[in-house]
Formats: sequence, C-alpha cells, structure tokens
Amino acid sequence: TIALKHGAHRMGNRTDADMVRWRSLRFGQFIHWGLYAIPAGEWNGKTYNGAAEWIRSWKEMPHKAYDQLYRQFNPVNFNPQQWAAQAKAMGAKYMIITTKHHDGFCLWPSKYSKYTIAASPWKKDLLGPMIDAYNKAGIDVHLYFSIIDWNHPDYRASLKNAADSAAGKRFQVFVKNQLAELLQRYPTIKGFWFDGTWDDSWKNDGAFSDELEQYLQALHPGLVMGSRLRADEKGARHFDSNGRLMGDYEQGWERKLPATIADVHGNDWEAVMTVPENQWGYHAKWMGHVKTVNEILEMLVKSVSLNGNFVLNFGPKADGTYRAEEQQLAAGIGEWMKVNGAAVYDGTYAGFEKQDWGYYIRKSGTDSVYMVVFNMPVSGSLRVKLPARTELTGVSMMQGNVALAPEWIGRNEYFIHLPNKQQESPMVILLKTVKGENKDKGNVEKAR
Ligand SMILES: C[C@@H]1N[C@@H](c2nc3ccccc3[nH]2)[C@H](O)[C@@H]1O
Repeated sequence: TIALKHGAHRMGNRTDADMVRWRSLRFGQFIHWGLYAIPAGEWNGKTYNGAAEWIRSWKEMPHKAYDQLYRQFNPVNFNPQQWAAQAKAMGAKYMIITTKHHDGFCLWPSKYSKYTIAASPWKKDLLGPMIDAYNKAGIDVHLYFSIIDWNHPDYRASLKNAADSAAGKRFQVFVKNQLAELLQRYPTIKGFWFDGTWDDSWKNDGAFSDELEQYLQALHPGLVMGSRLRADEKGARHFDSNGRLMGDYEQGWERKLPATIADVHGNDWEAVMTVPENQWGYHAKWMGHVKTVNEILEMLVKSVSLNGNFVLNFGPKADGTYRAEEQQLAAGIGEWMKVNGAAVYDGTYAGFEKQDWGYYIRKSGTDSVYMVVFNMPVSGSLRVKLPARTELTGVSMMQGNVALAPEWIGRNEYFIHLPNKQQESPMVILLKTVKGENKDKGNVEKAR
C-alpha cells in the first residue's frame, strides 16, 4: 500500500449508534429547492434540456439574469408541516435538503453571504421550519451542501496562479464558516451531503477535505458524511489511492444502482434517484420517462437487498408546492410501505443466492428473511435455495399473514407454490430460518 496522510482513516464500516441508525432508516427523501425553480427549465420562451438546477450554465441564460432571480423568490405556499406529512406518509425516514446548490444561493440567512433568503421578498429562514417539521414527524434531516459556488467571487474551479491560490484559501475559510454556522443553527441535523467536489481546486487539496471532515466530526460527533466530500493527497476521490473508501458510506450512486453485492465491496452506500431521467430541481416540462411507483419500489428494495440506502428526489415549485406527479408517486409508494415497510426498514443483505423472482432482505441481525417478489414466474412457484447450515422453519405471506407450505425439491432447495399468480404490486413473503444442518428433506414439516 501507499503511505497516505489523507486517505481513509478507518477499515470497515462505522459501528457507532449514529451510523447504525442511518443504516436502519434505508429510505430517504431528497429535496432540491432554490432559485432554479423560478425559470423551471425555461427562459425567453425556450426550453432548456439539461437538469433544471444547472440552467445558469446554459448559454441562453445570461448569468446576470439568473443572479437577479432572488428578487422574485417568494414561496407563499411553502408549508413545511405539509411537506413533512407527505414524506412521512411516503415512508421516508430521513430527508436531505439543499442548503445551497451550485448557484450559491442560501436557503438560510447566512452571515457569511449576501446571496441568501434574507435578500429575497420571503426574507425568512426556510431551513429551520423544515428541519423542525420533519423532526416532529420523526424524520431525520441531513443537509446537502455544494462546494461549487458560482456566486462567490473567490470560487475557483482550478488554481492557476498565486492570486487563484489566495482566493482558494479565502474560499476554504468561507466553506468552513458556513458549515459551522449550519451546525450551530441546526443542532438536530444528522449529516452533510456534499456535492460539487469534482473540480481540481477541491480534488487537489485532499488534506483540506480530510481536515474539514475531522473538524465537522469534532464540532458535531456522530455526523454522517459520505465519500463525495473526500479526496486524498494524490487527488483520488471517494476511494483513496489504496482503494479504501473515505467518508462514512459510498456516495457515488447518483441515478444508478449497483448490480450485485460484489459491486459494493462490503461498504455502506446510498443511491440517490430522480423521478424523470435527470431533473433534480423543478422543471416545468418533464421530458422522457417518468418513473412509476413499482419502478421506485424495485429500486428501493434492490438497494436494501444489497445493504444500501435509497433516496428519492423531489423538486418543489418556486411557490413551495409539489407537482402532481410527485404527490401521486409519494402517495403510491406510501401505500405499499404502510403494509410492507417491515421488509425495508432495518433491512440488510440476506446472504441467499439471488433468484429471478426478486430480492431477499434480512431483518438486521435476525433469522427473518423477506422475499420481495417483482417477477412472478408463470409456474407461480418461487425457487428458494437455502445457504449452508440454514433450515427453514416457517413461510408466510406478509399480506394477511397466510402460512405457506414449501415443497422440498432436493438438497437445500424448495419451491414456494403461490395460491395466486396475479400481482399488481411487489409481494412480500416472510421466511423464518434457524441455523442448523439442513441435512435432509422436509425439515419444515418436522418443525411445524
Ligand atoms: C445530486 C445531484 N448532483 C448534481 C450534479 N451535478 C453534476 C454535474 C456533472 C455530473 C453529475 C452531476 N451531478 C445535481 O445537480 C444534483 O444536485
């Protein structure tokens, strides 16, 4: 291995209470809200085909025009209690809110910037009421913070000369001050979700990202911060130059999921997902495919089956309301989660051989394994191969707690014959297992 001062400082996952809690929540809500919701992907009658929150980088959007939008930001229909109720009904257990996106506009009245909500017609802090409402609803809050800051005069994508380096140093002080300010103002937040850390100016100062992580942990012990914050002193990001994960979980799964358990290398990880192909902030015209309830449920269940968290993104309008598609999606997901959430919360990788019908999820630290069926076989019979030294002591449908009698089909294999092959939404079956010898057939009958 290479000697590193600013690489990973920990082998293996964190096991403290804050991380155990984060891992158990499994399902989060991302909220991208800011000035970009005003143009909403359109300007001067033209539609921007990129991600709405990047419109300032569009050649048709004069920077000056974008930078004046704060004068119009007045979310008169903002109702944080309603937002929290919607998230609770959906089954989200944590929420990540953009404190400031790449444009640098702060949703809180930061004393380190003039480009904040205080300068808008709304004037008042938006983060505090949100954090209070979500915490009251029993939902943890994490703060998204973009290192890239297009508004700040000292932001540099790369440091080309002494003047750049001096600006870069001033900018690092600004970043540290804003983060300390957020922790001081919002002491109940559980973590930071850093973004915009791909520019050379950040990548080439791994020492600063390391010191910043340690500074924040010292200020607020237990904070959960992903790998996207971090670079090592050789410019390696997420994974240090020895291939070890930096930060508390792998934070690279943006609009994509790992395929198999091998892809996550035993690390904690989290995927963040958009409802359309690639829109985080509110875009008036969603183009292309909009994901359905069942598609989102499969991503959530697949993530948990591979030991990860899944976060679904919402982009509120400039007035503080949600578009109908997002409201319907939240409600539909919540309906399924109300009945089947036990299979998701506190879920982990089960250690069973993957089958085509869907995913296994083990309730953390127990012998209870859930089967979540997405692909009903034409036979209506679900194949289960037990891992070594595992015996099956009970099988039941989650819906209605109906007992099922599996058929032993040789060695460690069983068929679970379903009474009804019809399926409108993912079906959950609970397997009770014990550590045993699974030496011969029919041990389920004996155990009955
Ligand atoms: C969580 C997501 N990360 C930001 C982002 N900007 C990118 C620029 C290039 C490639 C990927 C990006 N993701 C998106 O704007 C959103 O905030």
